[in-house]
Amino acid sequence: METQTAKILDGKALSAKIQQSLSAQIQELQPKFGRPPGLAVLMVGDNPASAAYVRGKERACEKVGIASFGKHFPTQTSLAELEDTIAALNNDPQVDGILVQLPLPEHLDSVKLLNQIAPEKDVDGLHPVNMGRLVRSEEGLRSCTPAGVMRLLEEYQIPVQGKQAVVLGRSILVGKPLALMLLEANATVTVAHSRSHEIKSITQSADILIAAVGRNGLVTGEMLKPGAIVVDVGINRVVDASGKDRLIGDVHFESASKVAEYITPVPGGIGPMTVAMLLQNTVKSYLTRF
Ligand SMILES: Nc1nc(=O)c2c([nH]1)NC[C@@H]1CN(c3ccc(C(=O)N[C@@H](CCC(=O)O)C(=O)O)cc3)C=[N+]21
Repeated sequence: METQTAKILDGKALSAKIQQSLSAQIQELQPKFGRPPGLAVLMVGDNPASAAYVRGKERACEKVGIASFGKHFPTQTSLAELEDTIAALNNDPQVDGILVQLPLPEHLDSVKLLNQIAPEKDVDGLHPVNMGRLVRSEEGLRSCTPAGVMRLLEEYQIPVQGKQAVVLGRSILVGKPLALMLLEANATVTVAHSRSHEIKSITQSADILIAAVGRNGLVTGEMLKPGAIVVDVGINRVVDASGKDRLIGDVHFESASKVAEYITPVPGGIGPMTVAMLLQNTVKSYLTRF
């Protein structure tokens, strides 16, 4: 039997292209504005995965000419101290974006902390004001991972209007905002999750399937409609047979790529798009300040 292979939605390449264009824009604006865009990244504790993401974000900032103000706090830091830090950053004229790396240590209430960020500096788009703007289709800062998914679909001119889009997962960070963005783009949206019945019949109805549950290899080829567009948001760290750390998505790539028309790889898919959207949000916020 002939086996088809899906085309790749190359998030890494698109992220590089977006970063290049941001870099050019910053070079042009910085002399006029008298300072570069600034991003503050707050990290609490020493989760190695978080530390790696934060380093990635800081490297990307440096590459495009965004000043990054990394603040690293010990695990035991109090909510009050972090609130004071955020208040100072809210008032700091050098800072256009503030990001609190998640997850936080258990004793800290992430909702309370995220609510302290000034909505116009909330480059993660997680503040209730920005979430509310998304619900109302108003202009605002959009959360980075779902925005990255939409931008990648756009780049490859994947039609969304009128299509059946299925989002697996309902997190605040990805599933919920992504469902709203797809709705805004006129898709017919279904959100399925851990309590959903008949998941397979739901996924088989999807013209566009987005997996954002955090379970490696959950979505296999037999769960897909032939010719589907498959977007894998999962980032699951596993240790392979040789003891090496590896990233695996929520989609079983090998079987899925025999059925799908387009598929995102992990790594090299939505991860780099998330970083690109973070930088883009920071520049967007910078532009509104002058
Ligand atoms: N407030 C907050 N905002 C976030 O946006 C946020 C967060 N907290 N906590 C954790 C998750 C995870 N996340 C990723 C970003 C980039 C890659 C990325 O660039 N991944 C590369 C590979 C990187 C590697 O090899 O480790 C790729 O998929 O190709 C992955 C994951 C942002 N998150």
